Amino acid sequence: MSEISVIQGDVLKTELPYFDICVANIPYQISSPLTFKLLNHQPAFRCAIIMFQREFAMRLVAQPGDKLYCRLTVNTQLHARISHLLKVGRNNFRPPPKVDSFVAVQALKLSQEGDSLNETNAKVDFSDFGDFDDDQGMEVDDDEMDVEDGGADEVQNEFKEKVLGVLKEGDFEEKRSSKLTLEKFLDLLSLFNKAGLHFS
Ligand SMILES: C[S@@+](CC[C@H](N)C(=O)[O-])C[C@H]1O[C@@H](n2cnc3c(N)ncnc32)[C@H](O)[C@@H]1O
Repeated sequence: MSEISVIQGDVLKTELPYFDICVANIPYQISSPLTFKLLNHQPAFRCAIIMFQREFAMRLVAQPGDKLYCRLTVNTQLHARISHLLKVGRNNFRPPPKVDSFVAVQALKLSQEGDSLNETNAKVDFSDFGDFDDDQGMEVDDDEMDVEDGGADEVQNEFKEKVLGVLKEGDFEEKRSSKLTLEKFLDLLSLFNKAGLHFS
């Protein structure tokens, strides 16, 4: 005999129990926070089947160099293998919404590749999960690292030198983040960690 527990509440605020499989038809405005919440959930789940707005779903499977390749793509693909199960056109709904949808599968990678991820602190970045449109901005110009008062602060300069040193060491100075593969991101993260720079 199977047992069913029903938990009523805001999925973003509710502490989720262990689960194996997630199947969800979600309001699209929680796509990013829910995805990151699921990917950071411990113990890890096995598989999630979720319907997303088409544009969001395309970002999840984008490849280096694609226009849609972004922070969301990298953070998600570091932890999960993602594929599109089926397209759900707007005309399947009455009244038709303005957007098309995709049902996507996220299968966690951790069992196969957990060791390589554990060597670095490649935790899913929660810092920009609100609106996935914002995830496009991956490139960081040198100027953005300057402090507002003209960059005179010694600590800031020291930090900047350290970051640039890491980029130089790994031959990343001229590389564009929008074209880096996951392996290259992990190499870079590993170099930052070795230099004592950790991200959470
Ligand atoms: C796209 S509808 C899907 C409804 C139903 N599950 C189905 O498949 O027909 C999304 C549902 O999620 C609910 N919802 C919205 N935000 C939520 C949140 N933060 N936590 C839990 N449920 C939420 C909405 O009230 C709505 O019923």
